[in-house]
Amino acid sequence: MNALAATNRNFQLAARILGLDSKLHKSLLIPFREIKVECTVPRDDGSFVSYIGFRIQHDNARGPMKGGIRYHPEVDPDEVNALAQLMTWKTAVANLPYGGAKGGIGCNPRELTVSELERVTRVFTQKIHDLIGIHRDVPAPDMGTNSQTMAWILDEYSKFHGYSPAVVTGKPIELGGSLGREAATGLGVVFATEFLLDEYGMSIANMKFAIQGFGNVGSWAASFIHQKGGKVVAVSDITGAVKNPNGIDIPALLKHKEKAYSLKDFEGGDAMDLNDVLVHECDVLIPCALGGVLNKENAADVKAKFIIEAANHPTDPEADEILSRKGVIILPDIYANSGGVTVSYFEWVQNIQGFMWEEEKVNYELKRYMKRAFSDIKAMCHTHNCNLRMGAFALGVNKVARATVLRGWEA
Ligand SMILES: NC(=O)C1=CN([C@@H]2O[C@H](COP(=O)(O)OP(=O)(O)OC[C@H]3O[C@@H](n4cnc5c(N)ncnc54)[C@H](O)[C@@H]3O)[C@@H](O)[C@H]2O)C=CC1
Ligand SMILES: O=C(O)CCC(=O)C(=O)O
Repeated sequence: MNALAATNRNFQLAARILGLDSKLHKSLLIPFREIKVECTVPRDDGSFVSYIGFRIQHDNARGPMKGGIRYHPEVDPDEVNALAQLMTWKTAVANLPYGGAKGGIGCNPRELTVSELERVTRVFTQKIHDLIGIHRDVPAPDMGTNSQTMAWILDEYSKFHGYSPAVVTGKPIELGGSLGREAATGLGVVFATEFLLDEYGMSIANMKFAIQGFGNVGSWAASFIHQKGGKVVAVSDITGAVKNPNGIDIPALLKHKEKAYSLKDFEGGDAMDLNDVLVHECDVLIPCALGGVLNKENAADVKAKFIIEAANHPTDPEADEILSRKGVIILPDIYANSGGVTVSYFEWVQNIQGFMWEEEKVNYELKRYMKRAFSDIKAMCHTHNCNLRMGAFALGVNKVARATVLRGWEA
């Protein structure tokens, strides 16, 4: 199922649980603004290339819109729309004073040089600079982008509006980035996993994990799991996958990736097929790459008892039903990966205050926010007798609906 249809479906189920009236329901679904721009840039060899860039601003009832910018060949408007909507519910679940947005450029960053990536980013920023802003819409990294991308956006935006570090988060520390932001999504995933396992009298130590994706989120999640005594028995990235029933040496894998820029040819385990990671024998599966990877083709073969959705919308609704019939417990994306946007919020607050927090404070506050959101979701599940995904959606949608009504925006 397409990402937008899947996200709309989850929203509609939550709206029904909450008994939202149909006008409010419709107004919450329609994005505030959809931006589509052409980014034409010279390549290093002098030829020109054009990409389409999107920024979908979904909702701003609870505050400035917030969400990452993705560089990936499969970026399309429906997917960005779905991701923007997910940001609206995610910021509400985490109780951050933000709405939701997401952006993307349909390019393959692996095929572009650093100077080409810089030019694409600067042209994209020139085209959207008057529609983003500290109290309007604050971008951050997502797949295929990083702190350097944010530094270019900050610099280009500042040419038009004066030096404005709070216009993006996930920046380099030297430009006002927050300590702890780079690791935050992975650390948040691990806090969320601990809270969930604790409900079942279990802990990370000695449990077996399979992780799809070894970029920002996957590599930090794997490192924290390893530190806490969990066994990562399978891991993949776009270049390859590796398995080891005794647990992969994650620090060694990180060193290998630093040199080889990929997981391929790592000697601390056996190579395996990329997609087999999702159905590998393990207790906990953590997808940390693309959306829609768990679908009706592979859901029945999943061996994990728990799925922690570190990626955005990794499970499509058909897989959700199959997995739920198998008794698999799914911790949904809009909660499980909210550590990133939570520390982005801390970064924005620090920039506005002109004051820098210690990393210890960042991580302490992150854990506190994640704990509170987990309790709020469980309370929703209890009230509405629903699963964790519906508990999280109902929590997020309800907060945004309340803000919409209070602001007098009901149609
Ligand atoms: N970076 C952040 O702070 C946040 C990211 N997310 C979500 O987490 C997911 C990953 O994001 P990042 O780690 O930032 O991206 P990234 O670009 O740093 O890493 C993505 C990883 O996925 C791998 N990958 C891509 N296709 C694959 C495939 N078919 N099989 C196996 N591996 C594959 C890549 O090789 C890479 O290792 C995305 O869904 C993103 O939306 C969610 C919240 C915050
Ligand atoms: O850090 C942020 O502002 C947004 C992160 C993001 O794009 C996400 O949570 O999916």
